[in-house]
Amino acid sequence: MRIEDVYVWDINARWLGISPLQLMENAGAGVARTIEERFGRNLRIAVFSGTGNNGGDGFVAARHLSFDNDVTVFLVGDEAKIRSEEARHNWEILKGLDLLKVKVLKDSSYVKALDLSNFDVIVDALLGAGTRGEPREPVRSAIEKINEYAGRAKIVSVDLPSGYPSKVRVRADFAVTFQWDKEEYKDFERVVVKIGYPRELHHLVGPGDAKFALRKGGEHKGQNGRLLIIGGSEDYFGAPYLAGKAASYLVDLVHLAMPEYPAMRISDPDLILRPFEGKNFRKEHVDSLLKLAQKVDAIVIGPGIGLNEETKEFVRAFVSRCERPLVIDADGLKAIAENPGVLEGKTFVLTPHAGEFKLLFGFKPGGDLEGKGELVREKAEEMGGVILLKGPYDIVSDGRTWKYNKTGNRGMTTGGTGDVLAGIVGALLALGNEPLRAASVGAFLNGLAGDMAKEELGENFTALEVARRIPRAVKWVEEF
Ligand SMILES: NC(=O)C1=CN([C@@H]2O[C@H](COP(=O)(O)OP(=O)(O)OC[C@H]3O[C@@H](n4cnc5c(N)ncnc54)[C@H](O)[C@@H]3O)[C@@H](O)[C@H]2O)[C@H](O)CC1
Ligand SMILES: [K+]
Repeated sequence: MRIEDVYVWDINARWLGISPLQLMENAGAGVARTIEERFGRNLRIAVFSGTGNNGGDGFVAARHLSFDNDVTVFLVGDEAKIRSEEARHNWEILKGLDLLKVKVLKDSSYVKALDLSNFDVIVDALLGAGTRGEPREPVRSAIEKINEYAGRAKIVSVDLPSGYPSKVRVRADFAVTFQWDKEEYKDFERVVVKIGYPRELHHLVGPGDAKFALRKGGEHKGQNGRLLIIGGSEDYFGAPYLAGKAASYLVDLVHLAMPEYPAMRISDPDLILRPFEGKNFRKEHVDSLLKLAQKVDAIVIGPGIGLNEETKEFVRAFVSRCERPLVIDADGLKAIAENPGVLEGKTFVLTPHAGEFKLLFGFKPGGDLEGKGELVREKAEEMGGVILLKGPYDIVSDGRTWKYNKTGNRGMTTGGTGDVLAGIVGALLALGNEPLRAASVGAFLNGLAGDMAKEELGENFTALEVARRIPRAVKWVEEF
């Protein structure tokens, strides 16, 4: 578990209705419980809190501990700087209690004057996961003050020793950290307490994942993505168009490569049309498409591409030589099912519905949610890529873990929503997301846009109306 994942989980928990106040209560209660389990009761306890949520956990722990112990809380810093609603709420509770002592240490001179020799236990809730850089005053002096008593009093840190990873840090006997043992936290003893996340959070895709996937810059490539969509045939032009339209809301450039016969039917200034001679894709087109592929960050292949023998050969030849991350959808999947070996060593997302899954693997996926999740995981591991199984709950796996998405509604059984999904997943890949995140967040956004369509229009909407609501779905995620 990484700190980044904690951020995602907290947002997804909030989406499930688990408030930050509940998490803080459980965190603080867990600290208090651990202390009493180790050291007993009737203790003299000093709690040092900072102005962030780590300090808020300290306020809660102080209240729980006060029932059977003599507790003094030292707020280190300016009361007005207690930032979050939850920390402030718990601070106000403490201020209203008469049998618990509260002292505000506004600057380092107050801290330096402290005598802590009467305390059996010191709780360090100065700085937690929100620490930026070396500890600054007055927190720094408080860390040094606490360390003067190392060996004399028991020192228990909330989440991590304040100051960590800097050298100026609390010399704690141990830290009580929350829900998971974080990989980043090294060289101090940790006791993990659970704070109330349900099992779902291991697997559920939510706005936390989506916020990460839509972040501009940072870990991403910097540019806002270029995508190539390869699809269309004498029979279909709408499918690749829908994929392209959907993607055009998310990335800077969408190249739409189609045989010229269906391409004639499309005019849309949001897309760069790349017509190829004839009615269907054939092997002769592979070289020029591979050249085009070099100009983009990701590729979607398959929507409306048809099932001509020569087209299926084209799909396999292109995929086997393509070096960009790929989304393979619809008829593209059928071509691949005949020779999955072409995926060897590729980075890809397959987006089958139950029927296409059967074509690929010989059986229809069944069982309960966990059973299906495990099944998709096994198949993804065998294939060496990501599988997104579409259904009332979409299931996504990269062969290691599996995720599920529950946005979306019955109205989305209308033709073309799968093409919209393929376009969104391709766009998220082009933005630099790893395939598991691109696929799972793609399913989430597609379903969310569909839910927005349903809210406005009822259940009789079309795929284009889902695509048109992608900007609103993105805005909702950003504002959540
Ligand atoms: N899901 C969870 O794991 C939960 C964790 N909780 C606790 O929340 C903290 C993280 O809280 P946050 O408010 O983000 O940050 P901090 O309290 O660590 O610090 C922010 C605070 O400190 C100031 N600050 C930052 N760096 C420095 C510095 N170098 N020197 C001095 N001051 C600094 C900053 O200005 C802020 O005011 C996590 O550790 C858990 O303890 C939740 O309670 C439950 C959910
Ligand atoms: K701490």
